Amino acid sequence: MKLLIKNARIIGNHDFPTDILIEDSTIKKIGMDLKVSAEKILNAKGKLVTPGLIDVHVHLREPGFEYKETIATGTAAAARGGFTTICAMPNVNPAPDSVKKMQNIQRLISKSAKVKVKQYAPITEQLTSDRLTDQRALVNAGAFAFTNDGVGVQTAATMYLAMKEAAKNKVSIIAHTEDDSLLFDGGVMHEGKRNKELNLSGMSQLTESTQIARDVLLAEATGVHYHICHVSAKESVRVIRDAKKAGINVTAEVTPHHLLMSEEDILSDNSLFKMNPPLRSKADQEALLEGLLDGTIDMIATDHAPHSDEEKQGSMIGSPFGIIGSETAFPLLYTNLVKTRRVTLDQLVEWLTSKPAEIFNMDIGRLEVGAPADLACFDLQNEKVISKEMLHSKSSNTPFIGWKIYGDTYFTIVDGQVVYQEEN
Ligand SMILES: NC(=O)N[C@@H](CC(=O)O)C(=O)O
Ligand SMILES: [Zn+2]
Repeated sequence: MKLLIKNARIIGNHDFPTDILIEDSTIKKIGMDLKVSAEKILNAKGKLVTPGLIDVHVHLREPGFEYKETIATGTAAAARGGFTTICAMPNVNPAPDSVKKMQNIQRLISKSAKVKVKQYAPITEQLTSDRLTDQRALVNAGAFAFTNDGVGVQTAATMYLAMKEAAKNKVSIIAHTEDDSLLFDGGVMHEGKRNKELNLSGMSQLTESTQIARDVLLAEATGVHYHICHVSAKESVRVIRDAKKAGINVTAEVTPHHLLMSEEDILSDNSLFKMNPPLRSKADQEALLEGLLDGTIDMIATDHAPHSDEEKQGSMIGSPFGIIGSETAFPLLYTNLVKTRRVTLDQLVEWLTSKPAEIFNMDIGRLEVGAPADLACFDLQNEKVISKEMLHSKSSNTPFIGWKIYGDTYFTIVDGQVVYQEEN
């Protein structure tokens, strides 16, 4: 099966329309005006074609919470957003903390995933205990890396022993950093200016930054690759910057919402603005972009966290943390960071493709002859407005509804197969 993409704009060659020939699941030729026949032709005139996007932080909710999202709907949302490889968090029910449970998830993925899915396993049994999972056995059963995302590892000794074991097994530890002992009164949003005005309980940045400080020292002592989820505070950025300077093997991600919003965007007590970590101050928001630009933060990940309408209506009090992000990440970032000239298009694409691929040793994320035919195509010219109706996720919990965007997805290809195409 041959598929030919005509007249695309590609990174590194913005000015000359480029053709891409895909044969079976591989990129076979890249060049101007390729004279080849193909069973299927996609016209990408005036549109940007990139390597398929990679998202190392997604919640698919299956098994256990299928009313929020399933592997089928979550991967359809990923495809809708131009993502061809996503890494699924283990905070499902049951969490894949044994070989049997991991094999079950792998079976569900191979049955219904529309894009490539890598599955994380928990660091500790049930995500909250201090009993380490059997890393070697879980890796053999398909675990991609280890994380308790959703909760922080509270005990230093537990994290230390998990890192030591991970270093031995040559796998990464991915951390949601949050020290619960510093959450004095629960907390539904950033402890700063806005939570006081809205009379809502705050979550101090210390919960995140102090645990990062602990963990980078543990990472140094064990030599593990330690990756930090959804960095949100300027103090965290500083600690990571210093750790990198000291030669520690630490990497970090930031979400689109932490890059594009701050507590000042929260005008009322609205659960669509409730996520963990919370939107912090304007100064934090600026520090995150600075961190990305100077290489302290390595990549962008969405933290796609679907919850039902019933759960996410009304007040932040009592509603779950999290917002969806797969389908809006690229256009929001393109519109608000690239079009405003704060970052270049090449940088944005790197943070969503080659950077995560390189850091997690995935042989994807490049548009080259011989590479897997995982591609995304974006329409940078036409404006749209984000609406509930355009989303393929089962949930629609996002505070970005109503935002104007450029750069919506035109098509997405995984292993040479079209998995999403905009309807005309
Ligand atoms: N980010 C969130 O606010 N929620 C995530 C958990 C997580 O990523 O920490 C979820 O699972 O809903
Ligand atoms: Zn998290």
